[in-house]
Amino acid sequence: MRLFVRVYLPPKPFEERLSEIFSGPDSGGDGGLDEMAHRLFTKEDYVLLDALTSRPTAVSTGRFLTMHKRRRKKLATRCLHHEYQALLDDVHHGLVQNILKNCGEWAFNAFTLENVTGGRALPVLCVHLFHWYGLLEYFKLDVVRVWKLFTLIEEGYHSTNPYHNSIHATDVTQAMHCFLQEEKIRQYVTPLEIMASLIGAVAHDLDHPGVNQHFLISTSNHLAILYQNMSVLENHHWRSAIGCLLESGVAEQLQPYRGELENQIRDLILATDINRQPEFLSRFRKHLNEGSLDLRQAEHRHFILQIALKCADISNPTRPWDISHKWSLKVCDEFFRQGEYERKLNLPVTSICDQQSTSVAKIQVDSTKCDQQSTSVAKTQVGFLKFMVTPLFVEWHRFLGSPLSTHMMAVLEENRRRWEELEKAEQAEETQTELSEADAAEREEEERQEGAATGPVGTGQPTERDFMPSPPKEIRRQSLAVPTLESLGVRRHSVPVNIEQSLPRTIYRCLEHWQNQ
Ligand SMILES: Nc1ncnc2c1ncn2[C@@H]1O[C@@H]2COP(=O)(O)O[C@H]2[C@H]1O
Ligand SMILES: [Zn+2]
Repeated sequence: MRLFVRVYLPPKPFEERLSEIFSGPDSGGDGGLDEMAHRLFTKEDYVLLDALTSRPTAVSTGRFLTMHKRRRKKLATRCLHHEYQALLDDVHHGLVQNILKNCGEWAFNAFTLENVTGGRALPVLCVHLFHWYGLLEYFKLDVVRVWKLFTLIEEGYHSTNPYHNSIHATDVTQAMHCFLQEEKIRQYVTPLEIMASLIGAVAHDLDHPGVNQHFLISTSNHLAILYQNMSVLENHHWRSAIGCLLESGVAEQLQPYRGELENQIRDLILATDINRQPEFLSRFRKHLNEGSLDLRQAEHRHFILQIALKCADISNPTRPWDISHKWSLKVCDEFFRQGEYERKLNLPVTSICDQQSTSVAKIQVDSTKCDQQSTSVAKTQVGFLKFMVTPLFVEWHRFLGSPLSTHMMAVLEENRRRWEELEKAEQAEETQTELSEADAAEREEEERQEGAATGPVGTGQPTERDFMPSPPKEIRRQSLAVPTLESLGVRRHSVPVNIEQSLPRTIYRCLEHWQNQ
């Protein structure tokens, strides 16, 4: 069933509303209503529609289903909105042109492009690439519609997400562009595959709510119901992408290619479900071991483009340190926000999202298992780089064997070394803090005993201080056996909080796959 939530549906029982919808002037009376409704909707549709309409939804949610209020970006170029051509000319001033000239470089910085374009990096880069690849001429596309397509996609990203926003989409698209330029790929890809790769890359996280699939499932979100808990977000992303293609009018211009294009976009975006990485990785390894990849075959090109998009999606640790470091902070910021939502909802806090967790030991860099308790940015990075990025990029390098892949591997190694150093420094600092705290506690105890032996001060009665909670020990290690509220079985931050107002309606899950590897 295709579902567009465009209308305001009042919070009446679903069956009643359905009757109203079908008993309009053209419904042909109410005799066949039930029959008609049952022909139109399956049992699952009923469940979904009921979930969707069981609460008052004050406003139309437009083409996106997360119903998350997005703060509109303050765009320097918004005033030119009516004149697309003027907008294109206007933002392409010297600085932008210079950056675009280097958009095939691995050191490309999406944040810089975002700044110099006044927040329009996504459409600016994509329209530029469509020109650059000759896609506008080849498919006889109207540039105004293409601009509209990328503006719709840009607006579909939540600017309030620290990580899953339109800058991430721009970054991944630029990485995909670099991969499309690799000799092994460039000589075989068709214009349709290039177009699908660029649209797939730029829309791969469209309408991402800033929380993971696990959260969506835990909160019985309507998207989880709709997609039966499987690749919930990715299914939503590709369908939203198709919506933008239709709404912009680009789909209409691509009529003869539409089926093929949409299939490719779907498969590319679905491949970015990081839970499916083991499946893709073993297929990729098998091909490489057997030397069976032949990019003259469409099916093999398709597979390699899926792998390319997967690599592009998690390529931030292979970027120069300044850029890479920034992405790491942003992604962890988003994880930690989810942790806060979970805490407020009284849900178990996903370990990687728990900024306040009292982790037991640091990540074992050499072990095969990620530490479930790791929560600091440095720790998640060491784990992520080691267990997710490296295995995929090792194979990607094996396939490409190019100066770019060699460079990416070197940068990845260097970034990993830096995170490991940071992690060690963090560990040393924590140990130092704990020792100081232990010293202070010891001194306090000595003073108390001295006071009890020598002076009249103590009355034997409890004082106000005795009831004051001890200051939070945010990053205390259990390895020093200091009891915490959690180790005593008292869960912190478990006050029931009504966070309906502050929570995005749709949500999801953090990287359990790689934690559990
Ligand atoms: N630097 C990073 N550190 C930890 N997790 C990351 C990092 N970069 C990407 N990820 C995760 O990898 C996921 C890849 O798919 P998504 O972009 O949907 O969401 C991404 C994040 O959850
Ligand atoms: Zn992504």
